[in-house]
Amino acid sequence: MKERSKMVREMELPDHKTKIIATIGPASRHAGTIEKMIKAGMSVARINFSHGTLEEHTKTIELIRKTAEKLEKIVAILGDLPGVKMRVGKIKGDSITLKKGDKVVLTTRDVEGDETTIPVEFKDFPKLVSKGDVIYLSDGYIMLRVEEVRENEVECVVVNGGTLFSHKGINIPKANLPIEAITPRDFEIIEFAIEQGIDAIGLSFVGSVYDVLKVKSFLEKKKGNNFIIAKIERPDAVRNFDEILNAADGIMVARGDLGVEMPIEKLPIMQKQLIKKANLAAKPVITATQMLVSMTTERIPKRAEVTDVANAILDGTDAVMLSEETAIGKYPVESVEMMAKIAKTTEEYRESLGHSRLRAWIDLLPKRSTIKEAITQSVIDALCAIDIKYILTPTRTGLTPRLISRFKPKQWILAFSNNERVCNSLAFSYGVYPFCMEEEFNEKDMIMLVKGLGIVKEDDTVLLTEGKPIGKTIGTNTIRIFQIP
Ligand SMILES: Nc1ncnc2c1ncn2[C@@H]1O[C@H](COP(=O)(O)OP(=O)(O)O)[C@@H](O)[C@H]1O
Ligand SMILES: C=C(OP(=O)(O)O)C(=O)O
Ligand SMILES: [K+]
Ligand SMILES: [Mg+2]
Repeated sequence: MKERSKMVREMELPDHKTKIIATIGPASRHAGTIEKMIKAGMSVARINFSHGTLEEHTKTIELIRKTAEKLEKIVAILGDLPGVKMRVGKIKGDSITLKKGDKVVLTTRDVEGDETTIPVEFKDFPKLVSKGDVIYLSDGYIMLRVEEVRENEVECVVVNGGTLFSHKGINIPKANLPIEAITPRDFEIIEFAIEQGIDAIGLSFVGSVYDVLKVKSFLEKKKGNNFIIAKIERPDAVRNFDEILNAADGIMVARGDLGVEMPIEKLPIMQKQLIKKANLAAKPVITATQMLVSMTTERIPKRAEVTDVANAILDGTDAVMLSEETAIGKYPVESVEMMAKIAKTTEEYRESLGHSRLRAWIDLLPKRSTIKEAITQSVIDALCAIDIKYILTPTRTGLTPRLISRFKPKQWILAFSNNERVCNSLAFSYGVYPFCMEEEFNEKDMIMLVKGLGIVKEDDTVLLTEGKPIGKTIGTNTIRIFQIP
């Protein structure tokens, strides 16, 4: 990835600025498929550590890295931790059908599940429920009511039936889980993630800022500098959102679990509120789960799904995410292509639909409270005043391009960093195209690189914003507009 500046081949920027995250699983962990997904616009590959083995994941990571290198593309890897999510165990034949009125026993014994007995992968499970409680299986699609709690099993009656697959999630919305959000197994996986050079870690079921801080201090101890994405998927996290946002590097609106843990009708509003706050804080936000879920089995998505992707983009999401669509679905490549098409088309209309942020959001910024906010305002003023082709942002931490990205300008933000982890973390930010540079680079090197790649042309008007002098922790403090020589 380094030494890009030596390349002479021309390249084109993607035709969509919303970042696409796709989960890699059995349906997609093949070199050919990953290559097609990257070409179709995937900029982050997600590995869900709730499924599969570390051995499988090691191979997948190697495959992603090799393919990205071959295509000379920056593709970040997001490792999503299992967290405290309780799951059912293995089911005989991998699926059973539960019918309304059936009695089922959830057991902590290690058995193969069938229509009468379902194993639960959590020893203390019976302690978390009592008679009359509601238990949801499989993202809320199946509903059970507790009839009797015994020492290592819970007898239930099926209220809403459905098909249950092996290892699906269990939610007990009322349970204030007396267990740590980040489990010992999570910490083992974080160590694995550091060893494997995974760029970002998704923290599942964080409840408070302390969960994020615990991981941060663990990373510090283990000399890991991974980007931390806090997944908002339980009511506590919504309540403590401001603090969590402040401590994390990015946020995921994890609608799968959030839609079971909270009244589902609140999801759309919650999504808008969380996205707006993350945008204002200049931290990338991901909208996740069921975006094109019908594409798991069908080539054409539902109209409502296409509209959901478009609306998340208009809400200001930085990234949209695919889960089973690409992990176990029949059309992993087509799902990415579909998202890219929706993104391209929707982004073109942002301004005419009145969703442009340029003027509207200036008033939301803290009033010239810091140099970086004042510079951001000047950048926006310039973008409104004259025809600027590209925004150039040399960056050490990734903050400068993220400050501009939150306004979702129509120009690409070309970011240059000599830190590979910073480059990869920018794969999460809307409209930012990162370039990994050699150790030392100056303005001439950046311009030569993007000119050589055929991106900028002589006489193009560009805006450059950065923190100067380079190498000092000074923050974004300069803006310059000039024509490419
Ligand atoms: N690495 C994998 N191996 C097997 N199945 C996977 C893998 N990743 C995802 N899946 C499947 O895709 C489904 C949806 O993905 P995701 O939303 O990431 O998982 P979940 O909701 O179970 O945490 C999962 O329930 C699982 O059946
Ligand atoms: C993304 C989510 O988490 P996971 O798929 O790991 O359950 C979610 O709940 O929406
Ligand atoms: K997970
Ligand atoms: Mg979840």
